Amino acid sequence: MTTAYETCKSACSEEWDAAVNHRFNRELVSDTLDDKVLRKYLIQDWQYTDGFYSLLGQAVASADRLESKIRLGRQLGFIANDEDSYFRDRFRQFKVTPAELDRPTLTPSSVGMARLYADTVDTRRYANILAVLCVAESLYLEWAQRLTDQGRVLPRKEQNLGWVRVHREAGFIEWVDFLIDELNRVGDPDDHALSARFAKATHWELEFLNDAYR
Ligand SMILES: Cc1ncc(C[n+]2csc(CCO)c2C)c(N)n1
Repeated sequence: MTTAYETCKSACSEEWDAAVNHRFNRELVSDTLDDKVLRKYLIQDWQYTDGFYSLLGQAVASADRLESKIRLGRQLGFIANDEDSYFRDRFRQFKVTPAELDRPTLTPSSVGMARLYADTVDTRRYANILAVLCVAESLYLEWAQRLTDQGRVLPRKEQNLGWVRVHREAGFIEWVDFLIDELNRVGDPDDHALSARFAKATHWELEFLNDAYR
């Protein structure tokens, strides 16, 4: 049987592949990414992280069973530690001022993504939340695995290597597996609104990468 995750992904495969193989990811892995582009990306990504925490919090609230809530809650604690230190280190390295971090002008994709996340939280529906979480996380695992040839070709610069590490360590792989299993457990492969939400999240992911160069 075709799973909800497979149905969702094949419905938006063009934009999905464009995001995975995006110039930003390729340049990051080959250490040719302009730090100015990474700096701009991370300032916007910090704003994005705000909505991501809300989405994950709503996932805890909406999940249909305790063991899922515990796994989701563990991830909240994890990103508040590990992810946070990557961002703090970069903001120090790139001399990002508190004023730049506090309410920067949002790019169109940041606005689009924030609206999608807020709307998804408002549905209070676990399957909807999982569709959006799956895009955010499995798309990142996919580029980090594919573009590094499963970790055989890694960048050297700490700012690039650190970002790859976050997205292909063992804990992250297990987390993405969990999200996909959950989506397949509670999501209906014939739910067109679900695959439309998944496609919208993929669209904004692609635009998010494009906006770092604009
Ligand atoms: C636009 C955008 N999409 C996905 C990710 C991957 N990701 C989503 S949430 C999270 C943990 C909290 O930062 C990570 C690593 C990202 N960083 N930025």
